[in-house]
Amino acid sequence: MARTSGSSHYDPLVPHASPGSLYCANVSLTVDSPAGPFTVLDRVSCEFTHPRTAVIGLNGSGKSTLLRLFNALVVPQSGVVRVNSIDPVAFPREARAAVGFVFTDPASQILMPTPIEDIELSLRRHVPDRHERTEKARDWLVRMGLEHRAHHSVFDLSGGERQLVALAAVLAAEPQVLILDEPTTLLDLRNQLKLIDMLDDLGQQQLISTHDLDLAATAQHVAVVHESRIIAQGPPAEMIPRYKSWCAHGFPEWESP
Ligand SMILES: Nc1ncnc2c1ncn2[C@@H]1O[C@H](COP(=O)(O)OP(=O)(O)OP(=O)(O)O)[C@@H](O)[C@H]1O
Repeated sequence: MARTSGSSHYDPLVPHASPGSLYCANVSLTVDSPAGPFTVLDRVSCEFTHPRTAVIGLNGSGKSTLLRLFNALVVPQSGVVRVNSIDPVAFPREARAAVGFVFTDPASQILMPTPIEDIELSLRRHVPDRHERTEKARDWLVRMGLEHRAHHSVFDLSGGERQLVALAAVLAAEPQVLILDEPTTLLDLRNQLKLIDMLDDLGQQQLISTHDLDLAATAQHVAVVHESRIIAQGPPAEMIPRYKSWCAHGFPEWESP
């Protein structure tokens, strides 16, 4: 597993934020809502170091918000966050360069009119030569099985095709860490299996929020989020049956420390 640890933002005051991990300590976030203040993250601590970690939990439990901490899309009111030793609050640009973030809704991240142009845009930082960029973008579309869509309007693509284009554009930028928010939502079974094969071939550490327990089972580590907290984490063989049982029979009561 290739992980970059050469960040200049290593913080000796956070001794547990080991290089090459997604770390947070005592992170809380409360937002205003029409019903009054709502706590989205409540004293969350984690250190994800496995090649692939899956985050599972009910709708609205706080999974996406947890993922968004790591590329500075969400700034907590308290606590410490580190991604490969980078502090995303102090260094959001560096964090975003290190983290490839794939959103649930591909429309949020496809910026160009056609798939090939969108992937070329992602390649700009690494591949200065224009022709080489086009060739590499085409290679990504071939990997995704979308070469026949290269020059179509992204608006003519299906939801699943757009999701694959968004994923290709993120991977083309060669991020150190890959974070995917419900990446299989729009995909048919064949593309779900292809996505897992593709993720298996990547060198980056991966953090994936999902309701797809088959995808979660492919992770080495699973964290269960419930009512704004991580309530359990461990190997999928333990966490997934426990989560299914909680869904069927009720979640444990939280005891406030
Ligand atoms: N900025 C915000 N303002 C108001 N409410 C918010 C904000 N951010 C998140 N929330 C609320 O916090 C809760 C957790 O949201 P989040 O998107 O993290 O959940 P999730 O576990 O990813 O849900 P799902 O599985 O449905 O995608 C939701 O009830 C959401 O409406």
